[in-house]
Amino acid sequence: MPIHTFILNKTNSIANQFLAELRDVNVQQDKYRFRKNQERLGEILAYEISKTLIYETTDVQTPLGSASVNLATEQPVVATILRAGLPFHQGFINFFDRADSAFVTACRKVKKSGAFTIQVDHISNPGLEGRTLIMCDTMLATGHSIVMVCKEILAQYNLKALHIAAVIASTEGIAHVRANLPKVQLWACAVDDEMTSKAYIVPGLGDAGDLAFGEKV
Ligand SMILES: O=P(O)(O)OC[C@H]1O[C@H](OP(=O)(O)OP(=O)(O)O)[C@H](O)[C@@H]1O
Ligand SMILES: O=c1cc[nH]c(=O)[nH]1
Repeated sequence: MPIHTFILNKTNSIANQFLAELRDVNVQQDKYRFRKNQERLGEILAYEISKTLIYETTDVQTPLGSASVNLATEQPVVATILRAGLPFHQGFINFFDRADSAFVTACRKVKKSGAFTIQVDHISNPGLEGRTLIMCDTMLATGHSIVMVCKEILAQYNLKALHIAAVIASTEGIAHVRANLPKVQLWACAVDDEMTSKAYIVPGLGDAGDLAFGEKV
């Protein structure tokens, strides 16, 4: 398929409500709803991405006869970066329910000046050679975390296809991904234009990891 950037909220749908609740400073205090809304958006993007897979026709026996159905020939591997991406990842594997998963531990190392570097500590993954990988993470802010992780993976494996999915992406983050990973397929629920000096997306939703799992010390 041609390289593209899919933005979910360009089309009005019930997903707008899930996004609005994630952003709403009052509603997002409900941790369960905050995680659940990310999960629901993960399910919706999984559905959209599933349209890009390869399908073949097979017969399914019903109690009354034989039905011809088109089924995907593969399940992608679904990866995320701990910890904020976990609820979004759950949505993907709810729909890709036979998929393998990969997990990455990475964090921002903030200097006194406020500048930060990304430290990728560990990538725990199944074999990825020749497979389709969906890297999903709630926030694509500068894009540095996801680009660094994808480059490490691409140095080791020839993937069939690489998808990056985010709940909220910044315009700058998308540009960084495009500049460094030209063949990637990008999927976001919404795109925001601004970032703070500490690289938080504006208006964004705040700190996704803290809202889902509690304030990090
Ligand atoms: O695009 P970038 O500028 O690299 O930032 C994106 C990263 O920030 C968020 O994690 P966060 O740093 O909040 O950590 P946490 O998941 O441990 O809370 C998010 O889940 C990404 O991993
Ligand atoms: O806006 C942002 C950027 C990075 N991490 C977050 O949790 N939020």
